[in-house]
Amino acid sequence: MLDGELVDEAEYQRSRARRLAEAARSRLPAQWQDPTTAKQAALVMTGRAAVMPLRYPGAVLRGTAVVSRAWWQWVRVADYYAAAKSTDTLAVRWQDIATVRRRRTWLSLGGTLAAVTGEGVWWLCQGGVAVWLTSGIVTAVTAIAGRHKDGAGGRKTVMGGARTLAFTMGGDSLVEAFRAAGAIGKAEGLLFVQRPANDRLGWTVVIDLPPSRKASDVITKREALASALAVDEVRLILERVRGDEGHAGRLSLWVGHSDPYAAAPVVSPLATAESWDLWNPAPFGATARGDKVALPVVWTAVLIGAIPRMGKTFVMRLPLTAAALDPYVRLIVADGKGGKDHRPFEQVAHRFIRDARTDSARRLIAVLEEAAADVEDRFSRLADMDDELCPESKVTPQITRDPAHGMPLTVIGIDEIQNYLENDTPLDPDEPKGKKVGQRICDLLTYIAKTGPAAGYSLVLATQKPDAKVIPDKLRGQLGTRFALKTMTYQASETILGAGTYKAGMDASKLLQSHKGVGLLLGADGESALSSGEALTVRTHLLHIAQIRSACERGRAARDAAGTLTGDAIGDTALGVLPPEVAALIDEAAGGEVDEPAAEVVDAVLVDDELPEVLGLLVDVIEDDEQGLVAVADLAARIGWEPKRFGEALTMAGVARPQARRQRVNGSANAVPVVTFEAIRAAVVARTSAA
Ligand SMILES: Nc1ncnc2c1ncn2[C@@H]1O[C@H](COP(=O)(O)OP(=O)(O)OP(=O)(O)O)[C@@H](O)[C@H]1O
Repeated sequence: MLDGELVDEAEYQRSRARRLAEAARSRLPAQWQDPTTAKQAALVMTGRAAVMPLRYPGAVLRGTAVVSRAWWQWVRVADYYAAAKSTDTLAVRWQDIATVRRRRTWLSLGGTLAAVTGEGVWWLCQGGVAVWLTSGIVTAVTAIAGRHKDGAGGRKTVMGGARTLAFTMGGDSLVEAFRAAGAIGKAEGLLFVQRPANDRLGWTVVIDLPPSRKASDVITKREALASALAVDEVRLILERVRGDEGHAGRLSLWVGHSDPYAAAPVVSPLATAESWDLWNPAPFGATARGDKVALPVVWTAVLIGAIPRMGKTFVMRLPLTAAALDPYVRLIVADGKGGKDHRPFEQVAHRFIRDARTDSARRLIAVLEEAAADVEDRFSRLADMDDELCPESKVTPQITRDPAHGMPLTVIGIDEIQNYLENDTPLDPDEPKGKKVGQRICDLLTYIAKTGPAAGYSLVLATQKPDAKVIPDKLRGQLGTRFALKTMTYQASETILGAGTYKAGMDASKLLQSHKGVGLLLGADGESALSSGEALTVRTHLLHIAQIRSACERGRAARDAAGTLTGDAIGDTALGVLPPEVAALIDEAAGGEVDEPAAEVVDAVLVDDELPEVLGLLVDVIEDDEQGLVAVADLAARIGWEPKRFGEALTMAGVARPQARRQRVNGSANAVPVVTFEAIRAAVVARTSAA
């Protein structure tokens, strides 16, 4: 996609001239680049020129003292003398030192005599002009030697008022700021790789630090440097310059003219996008410098954390909307907040859970078990595929987009995940001390986050409580992409972004409360193009619920056309059961003992004293000779039930569903949810024989 603007020849020439002028201006010292600061600099220079006659004699006196001291040290060979003394070799070197001293004394006398003679001859030939000229040159040299140097102790500020950026970006002030921030030593300087350049948004400068100083160390001193440059740290961006153009000591420094995150938010392009291919990272936001940032969703799992009301829900809906716009993506959404924020996704979601009440949390368990079973099933099917179609035991765009394979990219988005994970209702009501609902959800998510990405499963989790008690390390460690909006403390920022991030200069607690939707984005797993060493500060796009709703409508229409609308979105709420071997794998991934009774749990669902109502009714309406597939909706109609309720009841009754849950039957135009007569009979037999 190309971003461009059509301009006529005259406008093109004008913009070219503007660019040339900008380039020429960027070569000037920083304070001369900006008209306001140039005026200020000119005023300062005029002021200095005006007081020069008054300050000149003082400078000459100081200069005379400086020059005399330097001359005396030279004649006395002071450096050589001091070196010999410090190494206790003065006695040995004394003869040499005395010789040099004598020679320099004679040289000085000879030089002075020659100068005085020369001056006398010139005076005789030219008269007073020679004296004036000589004294002018001599006093000018001594005045320069005696001038106050920038950074010398006791020097007063010359800005007269608030420091302007153009002045602080000037070479000397920049060096002073780096020294004051402790980023370089008192005697060290900086090297400009790119002189300070000013554009619409701010100042940019690229510098080389003194040898052996590391750019990454300077980045950790961002706050001190911001203070030294007299700007709020949100306006200061420090980045290493990597690759062929950069090295470990090269630093790019950007200072915004104003708080870059306070500007009006940018509306997400997803608001108007017809569709989106989720294999491409989802449009996410922009950096302070206006560079676009996209969020990779495939091959990774995303954790979003912040204090309340900072924009977590808005942020997590960005990748979910991108997923909704891709007809080949299966979406599973659970809204732990329980409001309307995620309702638009109901139109497209394969599974949708509206709140975090215990019955909903139990359904989430069933949904995640279904997903875990699907992950395992996908791996075994991927292993059987030919090398050309599946070269790496991972899903490919081709595999995920072909409904025949039944392996669409699947995004599981859970908002306010702590409301599920903190549910301490016993999983099994008969075992009050046994595993809790929240723990089971955590185990399942850990398993999916760990093994799911290669099978096309991605997680997007948001929470206002990212601490280790709520999201244990075993789960957090699997979430490779982290986005931290404002947090209260640096510790909270570190829990989201990962250990060591605060020390490396990444701290979401430094974001302002007014910075809604602004956060630090870090790729911790190396799977995406996001850096794991330096977080990007991103101002995320804004996407309102009405725009999400219409995006979901487009997504639903596209799914309808592609025949990929499944699950809850079409009333097929029946969930698959978890094979015992997958249950064991989940326990293994969760780090707990492998629960032996996994198989029994499944059995416990099947074995009941009496035939479930749905099976009892079905027995009466199914003919003996009926075989093979039947549409779930057809069977529901036969017994006069709601398809959604009917689907759930089938699952509860232990009716196994075919691998391809949606198929065309009886010449239907689209694939519809199906079940087999054999599976229903098997469930009836299991129930009656158990009873
Ligand atoms: N990218 C953005 N730019 C500007 N404002 C935003 C952005 N994202 C969110 N906001 C604003 O922030 C407010 C809070 O957003 P949101 O409801 O997503 O917060 P939250 O962190 O999920 O809150 P809670 O913890 O209460 O659920 C919203 O009113 C919204 O207008």
